[in-house]
Amino acid sequence: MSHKHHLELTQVGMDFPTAKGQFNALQDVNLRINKGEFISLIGHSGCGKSTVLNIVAGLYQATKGGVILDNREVNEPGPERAVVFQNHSLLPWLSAYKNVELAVKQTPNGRSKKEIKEWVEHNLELVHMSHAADKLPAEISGGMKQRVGIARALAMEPKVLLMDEPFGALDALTRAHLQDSVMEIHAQLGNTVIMITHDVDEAVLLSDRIVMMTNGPAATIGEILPIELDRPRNRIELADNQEYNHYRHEVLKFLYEKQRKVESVDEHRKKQSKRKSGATRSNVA
Ligand SMILES: Nc1ncnc2c1ncn2[C@@H]1O[C@H](COP(=O)(O)OP(=O)(O)OP(=O)(O)O)[C@@H](O)[C@H]1O
Repeated sequence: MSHKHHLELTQVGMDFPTAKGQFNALQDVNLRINKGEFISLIGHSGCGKSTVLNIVAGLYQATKGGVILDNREVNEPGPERAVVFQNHSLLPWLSAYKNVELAVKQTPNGRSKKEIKEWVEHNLELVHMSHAADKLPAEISGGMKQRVGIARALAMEPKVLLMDEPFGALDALTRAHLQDSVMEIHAQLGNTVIMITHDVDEAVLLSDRIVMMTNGPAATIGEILPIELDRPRNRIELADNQEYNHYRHEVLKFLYEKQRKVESVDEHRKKQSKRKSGATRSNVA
């Protein structure tokens, strides 16, 4: 038994059954994450980021290898791994307060009624949502709903917070505010976080390490970039910071130079097959 790593993905592989046979989405994904680390997963669309996250969440079972959290194998969802999706999944008939309260009540915690109330209020405060605690999801903005979703996940006191493009659907300003809140909360609570993002700046600003994935099929980890910028991080100050821009450049290089080649081969194939089917169609016509 080793206590060295908090969260370990070992030789994770994933095959999906499809109409055309097995589709090998992931192959040999190896990652060791320390407690309190903030990890971003970045890669082109369809490379397998959500699949990795779903396997860690226990929503998918890897077809090869596996995940170990604090020396226990992950093979089903559990309250120690909370997930925040892009499209906030609040229950529409419950207020912001009640949505968070429900999650707290579903998590074994031995709190009294009074303690539950205080805990729910505390978590709404963390995401600056106390003022709208009694509002229904339909009465608040997308960014506010996302805040409640994060409060709900945090209130479960997960060891690991899993976020699948949590700010993807938000406008730039709301997104910046929420990123700042998440950084503050992470500094305060020290949870382990795995976040999927398509946004290079977001990845550099928030992460301790950026895990860059190769294109699928058989996607895997291409490179891991440690981000050694001091915390707290300030987006305005970092805009002129050389180190920050270097990291940004490294990620862009990976995505648009190193991984582009594979894409253009794919694109080439697609074009070829389109041309062929086009020719067939015109022949038929
Ligand atoms: N249930 C499934 N059945 C068959 N194929 C699947 C299934 N889920 C995902 N895939 C395939 O596995 C690959 C990885 O999908 P995944 O959703 O993990 O990618 P992603 O990197 O999260 O994409 P995006 O950035 O667009 O959200 C894709 O080719 C996808 O079509």
